[in-house]
Amino acid sequence: MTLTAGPADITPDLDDRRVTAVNPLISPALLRQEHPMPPDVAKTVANGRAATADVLAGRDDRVLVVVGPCSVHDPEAALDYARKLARAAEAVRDEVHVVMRVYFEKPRTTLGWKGLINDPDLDGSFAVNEGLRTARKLLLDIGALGLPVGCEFLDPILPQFIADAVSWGSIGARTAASQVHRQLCSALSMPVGIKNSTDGDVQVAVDATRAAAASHVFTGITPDGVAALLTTTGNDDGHVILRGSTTGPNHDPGTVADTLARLRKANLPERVLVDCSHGNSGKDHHRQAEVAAELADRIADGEPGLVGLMLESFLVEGRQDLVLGRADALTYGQSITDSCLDWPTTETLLTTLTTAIRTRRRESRR
Ligand SMILES: O=C[C@H](O)[C@H](O)COP(=O)(O)O
Ligand SMILES: C=C(OP(=O)(O)O)C(=O)O
Repeated sequence: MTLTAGPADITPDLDDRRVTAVNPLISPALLRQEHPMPPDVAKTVANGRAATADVLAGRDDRVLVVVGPCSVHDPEAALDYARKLARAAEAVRDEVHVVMRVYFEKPRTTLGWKGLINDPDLDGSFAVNEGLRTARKLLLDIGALGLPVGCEFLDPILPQFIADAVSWGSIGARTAASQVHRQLCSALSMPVGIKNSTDGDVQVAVDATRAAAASHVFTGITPDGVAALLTTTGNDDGHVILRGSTTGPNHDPGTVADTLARLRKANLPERVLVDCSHGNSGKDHHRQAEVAAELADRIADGEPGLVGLMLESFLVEGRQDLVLGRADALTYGQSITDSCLDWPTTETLLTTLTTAIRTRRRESRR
């Protein structure tokens, strides 16, 4: 496509010079009509949000664990995983508040598959309306198991389609500095964790948490999909997630203490979640388990402000490469983005965390 203006006597065509197709998007209201929120799932979502906020605020002395696949590419495998996790969550419920990581949007460093909503058929056909339907149905199916879910919010239009089914949200390392995402956070109905940047800047997450706690006026969409001006209250359940960086981990006690000091200075609640994956594991799932075990020890010792952790886990350990259009060649239950812990290791880590909380309770009574 040429971008030159053309001959001087012809009025240049200025609009949409780089847009090659415009297709209809279903509205959030239509999707919610097709997949309405059942009352029992609404209770799971609301209880999940309240329990998450309570753990973050220290009103509930359990540990928050956000655990699940790096990304959902196969709803059947995700539901299979959810059934196992729901049983495990019930078994550890007195010590661990489990939220299933159900990530549909993947922020890429450069290029790559952008998640189930963007390309549900894993073939570059970008059937977004189908992706939204599949995503919402899966969230409701998981909610029906009594399991609260967590999602990363990347596209600022998409929360209207699914956010009512979500108990915990995240803003990723690549968007923590974005005003658009901070404003979005200020509107979200659930607690939201915000990550340090990929180069390790923690202050950006502290600044984002502060910005998200404030009221904003910004553009969004209504349930009918019409552009609107939204006025928000601000999200006071925001928190920082330490995820390590391209140069190494940042889950050490020194960085946690430094982050708490930054939060104190910003007049924000002193609490952090640690992501055991990404820069904290060097994307090695074996290392993830080591980080989680180390954190369990520190939680047992009563380290202040350490309210929870994130794990990337699926049915089968590791990861595999997706060849677009060859979803049939994929191993069932294995990640196509970052490498994940397998289910048995995940279950063991949840048990380790129950022991940590029991120890902390015992020690605090002495
Ligand atoms: O969590 C997933 C990835 O770390 C994130 O989406 C970036 O992935 P990429 O660097 O492979 O693009
Ligand atoms: C993209 C993710 O993490 P981060 O933003 O920390 O890279 C993720 O958790 O899927």
